[in-house]
Amino acid sequence: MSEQVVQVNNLNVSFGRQQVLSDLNLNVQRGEFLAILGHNGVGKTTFVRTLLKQLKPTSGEIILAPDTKIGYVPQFRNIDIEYPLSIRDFIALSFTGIRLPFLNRQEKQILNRVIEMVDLSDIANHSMGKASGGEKQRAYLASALVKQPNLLILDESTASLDPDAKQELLRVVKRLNVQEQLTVMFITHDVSVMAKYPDHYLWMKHGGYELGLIEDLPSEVLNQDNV
Ligand SMILES: Nc1ncnc2c1ncn2[C@@H]1O[C@H](COP(=O)(O)OP(=O)(O)OP(=O)(O)O)[C@@H](O)[C@H]1O
Repeated sequence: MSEQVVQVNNLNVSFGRQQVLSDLNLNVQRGEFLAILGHNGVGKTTFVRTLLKQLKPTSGEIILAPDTKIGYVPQFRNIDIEYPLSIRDFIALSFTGIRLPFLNRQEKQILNRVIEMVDLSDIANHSMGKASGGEKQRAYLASALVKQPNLLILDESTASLDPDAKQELLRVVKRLNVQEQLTVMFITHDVSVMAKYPDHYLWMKHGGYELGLIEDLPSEVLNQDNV
């Protein structure tokens, strides 16, 4: 039987007089891959921030399954070429925050596993600063996996990557979704690049939204990248 991970009931979020989300209803099942699409400024980030409990709804609610552990991959931030850490040490920081940790055996195992899960094992000792955009983004993804989440939220994670790196990232995310049964919510403007990966879409529009199976994604949305 399918199991609900996220249940959104009549969600309304306003900033002062500006209503950004109105009456949003959504159910996300365990193991689902949902694409969240929509023009700039329509409220995608507001929705995710509400989900992360950084914002309070004006009314309505978001209910998460009790065992939910969220892994959040923020928008791509470049790292200076002089950045001194290796990819492995950069990911290891997620255990502690700012200091390089002394990892115990179990933590080392987790570290090796998340590095493998994002296909970075071969270059884990290379410099993070000199890694390509796609490799860096997969390192961010690995950082989000360190805490072993069961719900992965990616915010524009393919933006500013070249087409091959976008596909590579999406292949990795899809594999996590299928093999690890990770539920995925992926905010994106790259509609055509990613259209073959998710199961469902949430198409956010000013004053409303549409939900559906990805194969039923309206062609007006599919043919329009950078929606
Ligand atoms: N903290 C805030 N205070 C006031 N207004 C805000 C705040 N955060 C967002 N907004 C407004 O809410 C609206 C939706 O913003 P949001 O960032 O959620 O859109 P988005 O769909 O994520 O856009 P983008 O694709 O550009 O990231 C915008 O008009 C924005 O100016």
